[in-house]
Amino acid sequence: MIKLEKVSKTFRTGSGEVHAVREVSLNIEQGEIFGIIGFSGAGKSTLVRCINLLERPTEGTVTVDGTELTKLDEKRLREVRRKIGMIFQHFNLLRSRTVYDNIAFPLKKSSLSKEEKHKKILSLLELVGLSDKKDAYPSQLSGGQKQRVAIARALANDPKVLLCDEATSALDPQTTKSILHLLKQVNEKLGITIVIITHEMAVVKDICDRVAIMELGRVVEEGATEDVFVHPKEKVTKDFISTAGNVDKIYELIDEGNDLTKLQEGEKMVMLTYSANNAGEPVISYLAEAFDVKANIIYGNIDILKGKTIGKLVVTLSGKPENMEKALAYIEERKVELEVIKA
Ligand SMILES: Nc1ncnc2c1ncn2[C@@H]1O[C@H](COP(=O)(O)OP(=O)(O)OP(=O)(O)O)[C@@H](O)[C@H]1O
Repeated sequence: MIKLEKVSKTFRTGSGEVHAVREVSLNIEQGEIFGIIGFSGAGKSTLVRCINLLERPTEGTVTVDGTELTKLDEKRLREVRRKIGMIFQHFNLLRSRTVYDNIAFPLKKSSLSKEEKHKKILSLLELVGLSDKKDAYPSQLSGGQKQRVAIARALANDPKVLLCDEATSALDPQTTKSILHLLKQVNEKLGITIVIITHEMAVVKDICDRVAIMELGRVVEEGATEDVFVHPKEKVTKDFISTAGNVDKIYELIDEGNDLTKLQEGEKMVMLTYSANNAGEPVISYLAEAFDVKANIIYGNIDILKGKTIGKLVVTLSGKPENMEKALAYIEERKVELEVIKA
């Protein structure tokens, strides 16, 4: 649905060139929710604005739904852009217009009759749960409600793609959840392909099918959310994952010589990562039963990733050396990721 080939964007500023996006190639499939995550300044906003050519790439091609946008003149581009909705961190609503009129705004050039437009606006209001706010002004709405209006407005022209530029960054966690839930509904009910850019791992974990991680203008890692989460390759990806849980703190505690991390002779401290297909298996209790190896849980974290559980546990294992070996082999056999972090 969206194909970026070697897209680069360089800004020329008074103090020199800024390479905001460097040779990014991505294929985003029809109907998926694709996340682009990175720290501030990584180039996410610039990249997402290259998808609808709000920023024209310096190099590379952008193809959306079979049309190469980078080839089009401005007039044709404006037409095609109507099929690409966009929402922003600060909502960008027209302050002097009511909710109804904000949603009506992009329909100005539509070929629908007055009656059809009216029906369309009412159904969009219903979809985003704001039927009772149609005559309110943006200043009378909460942040979450404003973003709902922005979503309804972005959907007015029946787009095939919805681009979300830090759409939940100005919202509290509870409201973020409700907006993500609405985006998921939009994706499932209307079959719209969604691209979400964010610096929040929680957003990716909740709804993205696939994710790309950006650093210094480049995509450094990409894959199914679950794979990237369970087997991160790049440091920046690991940093993001550790912002989403507290398990990686164990390395700091070991460095500090914290009492929690002191081991007796023969003990091992291990980090276990359970992925969706084996999460919840009673691996730990089986160790005691089958191998007489005791597992003392130091701490852990369970994540829900698109409805599937991913668990991380830091445990110390104690038992006879030969039994320990068998226990470790058993853990690996169960496809639980195992890392001995101190022995
Ligand atoms: N119009 C512009 N002119 C000059 N430099 C720009 C422009 N827009 C972005 N940049 C620069 O490009 C780089 C990438 O910015 P971008 O906003 O795309 O990153 P980001 O990952 O979205 O970060 P944030 O989350 O902070 O917005 C930054 O160094 C930024 O200063």
